[in-house]
Amino acid sequence: MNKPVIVALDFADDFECINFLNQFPKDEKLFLKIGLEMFCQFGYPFVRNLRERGYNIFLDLKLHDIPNTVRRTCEMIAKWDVQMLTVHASGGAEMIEAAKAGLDGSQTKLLAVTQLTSLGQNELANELQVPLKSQDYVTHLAKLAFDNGADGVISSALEVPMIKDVTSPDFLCVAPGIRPKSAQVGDQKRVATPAQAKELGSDAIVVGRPITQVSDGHLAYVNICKEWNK
Ligand SMILES: O=C(O)c1cc(=O)[nH]c(=O)n1[C@@H]1O[C@H](COP(=O)(O)O)[C@@H](O)[C@H]1O
Repeated sequence: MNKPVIVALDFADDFECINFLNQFPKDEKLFLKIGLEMFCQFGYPFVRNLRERGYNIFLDLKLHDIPNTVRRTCEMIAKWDVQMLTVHASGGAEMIEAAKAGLDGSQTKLLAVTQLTSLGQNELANELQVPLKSQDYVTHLAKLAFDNGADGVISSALEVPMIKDVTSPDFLCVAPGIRPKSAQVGDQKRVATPAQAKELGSDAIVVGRPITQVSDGHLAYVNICKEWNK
């Protein structure tokens, strides 16, 4: 996998989404993330439509359920020819293994979400009552995902070197919570710029609002790619 800038398509309707995509040249090979907001509205036909237009698809469903349910869901998604799928690492060893088994025979990479980038140390300790330092919690979940067959994890770029240390240099580290210097942080807590994410060894970055909620989304994308590919 070369190192993509993945665009998070968190739009309220498909018209807005297609208008956004039409800003890009036809031959631009975008990697698009379809998350819960759009999947709940438009389901698999939307995924299939974008796949048929030649886009790479990261299906971000963040599955988190008992192993049997996750395996059966993944068996279905395995037929969809998407490039990436997420589960929550906190679903546990057996659930991660079941997800991987469900995807068997497909090209879909299984990524496990560690600690959401919208949660900082304070939320971890006080709301979730996890008695660990955030970076230790993230590396613990990353190791759990690695040991149980995931192809990689989702974490903040800030944790990538520690994750690669406890897993393998080839274990994929995909980083959301990316904010160019001028962008608003919003609800994200553990953020990095595209340049920092690159320097820290991320294999891909996920960017939503700094590209989708600005007047010239294509220009924002091009600038982020420049910073990322420098
Ligand atoms: O799994 C994800 O993609 C994800 C995990 C995480 O820890 N944090 C996170 O922000 N994301 C997703 O990455 C995208 C970030 O969007 P922006 O904050 O708008 O750039 C959203 O679609 C989130 O659902």
